[in-house]
Amino acid sequence: MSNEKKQWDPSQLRKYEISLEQIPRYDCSDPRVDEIMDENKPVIIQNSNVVASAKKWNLEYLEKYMGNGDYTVFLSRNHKFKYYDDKKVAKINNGDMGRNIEFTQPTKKVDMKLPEFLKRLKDWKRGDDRLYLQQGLNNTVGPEIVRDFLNFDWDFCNGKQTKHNWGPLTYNLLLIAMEGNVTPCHYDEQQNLFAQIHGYKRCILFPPSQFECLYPYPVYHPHDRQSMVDFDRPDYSKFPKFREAKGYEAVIGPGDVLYIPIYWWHHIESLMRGGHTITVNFWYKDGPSSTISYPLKDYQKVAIMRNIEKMLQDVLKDPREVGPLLRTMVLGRFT
Ligand SMILES: O=C(O)C(=O)C[C@H](CCCc1ccccc1)C(=O)O
Ligand SMILES: [Zn+2]
Repeated sequence: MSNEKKQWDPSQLRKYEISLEQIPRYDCSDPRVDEIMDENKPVIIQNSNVVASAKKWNLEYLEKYMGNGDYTVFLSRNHKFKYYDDKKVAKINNGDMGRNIEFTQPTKKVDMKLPEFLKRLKDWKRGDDRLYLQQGLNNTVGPEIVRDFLNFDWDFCNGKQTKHNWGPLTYNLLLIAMEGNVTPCHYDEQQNLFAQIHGYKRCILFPPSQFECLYPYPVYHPHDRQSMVDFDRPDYSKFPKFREAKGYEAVIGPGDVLYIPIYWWHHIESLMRGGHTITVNFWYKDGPSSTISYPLKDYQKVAIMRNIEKMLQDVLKDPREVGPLLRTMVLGRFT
C-alpha cells in the first residue's frame, strides 16, 4: 500500500445495493488512456495539468477574484440535486401536453453573489437547505479567474478532442458543492472531461447498454435523461431490472480527470464529511459520425429510441398515449 496518507475513508461513501467495479486509472502519458477512450469507456487520467492553474482556487481566492456577478445556485431540502429542464417545465405549465401532468421542482434555482454563497456554506447547519453552485464559466468572472481559465492545459483537451474526433467544446461548468451533495444518475449527450480541482467526488458510471436497468424518464419529462430509480431507496416492484445493474466507480481527487463518455450514466457525490468540492467539466459535442457502421453501438440505439419517443410525442400530443401505442405495436409481435 502506498505510504502517502489515504485522503478519504470508505465510511464517507453512501451505501447503495449496486454491484460496482473500479474504473481504471492511468497517467496522462500512458497510451492506454487513448485506447480506452477510443472504446468510449471511462478512464481516470492522472497527473495531467488540465486544471493545474486552478490548484490555488480555494474559497478565499474565489471570493476575492470571482467578481461580483450573479451565480446560478441550486437549493435542495435534501442531499439530492436532480437536474430538470426549465423549457420542459414551461411546456407542462402552459398545457402543451394536456392538463394531466404536474411537475414539482425538486430543487430551487436562485441567482446568488459569490460572497453570499460562501457565507451560507460556512454558516450551514443541519436542517438548512443544501447549496450547489453550478455556473458556466463566462466573462462575468474577474480577470484573475479568466487568466487561470486561459492557463488550463488546452493543448491536452484539444488533443483529446482531435484524437477522438469530438465536436466543438460547448461548455465549462464550474461546480462548487457542499460535502455530501449528490447529483443523481443521469446521462448527457456530450463527451465530458471532468476535472477535479478540490475535494473528493465518488462517481458511479453505467454504460448506455444498461438503459433497461436504469429506467430513464420519458423524453418529454423535465427529468429527461435522469434515471427514475431512487438509489437511496430503489423501488424494485416498479424497476425490477435495477437489481441487474452493473456499475463502475471511482473516487477522484484534485488533479484527476475522469473521462465520462457520451451517453454513459453517471451518479456523482461529494464525499460526506469531506468538505466542499470544486470541479470544472469540459463538455464537447460528439463528432460527426462519418459513416454509420453496423452493428450499431448501444448509445446509437439510445439516440434512436429518443427520436422515436420525440416523434410519437409530437404526433400524439398526450403523453399518456405514447406507452399504450408502443405496447400495441410490439407486444406479441416482435418476440
Ligand atoms: O459534468 C457532468 O455531466 C455532471 O453530471 C456533473 C454533476 C453536476 C452536473 C449538473 C447538471 C446535470 C445535467 C445537466 C446540467 C447540469 C456533478 O458533478 O455533481
Ligand atoms: Zn452529467
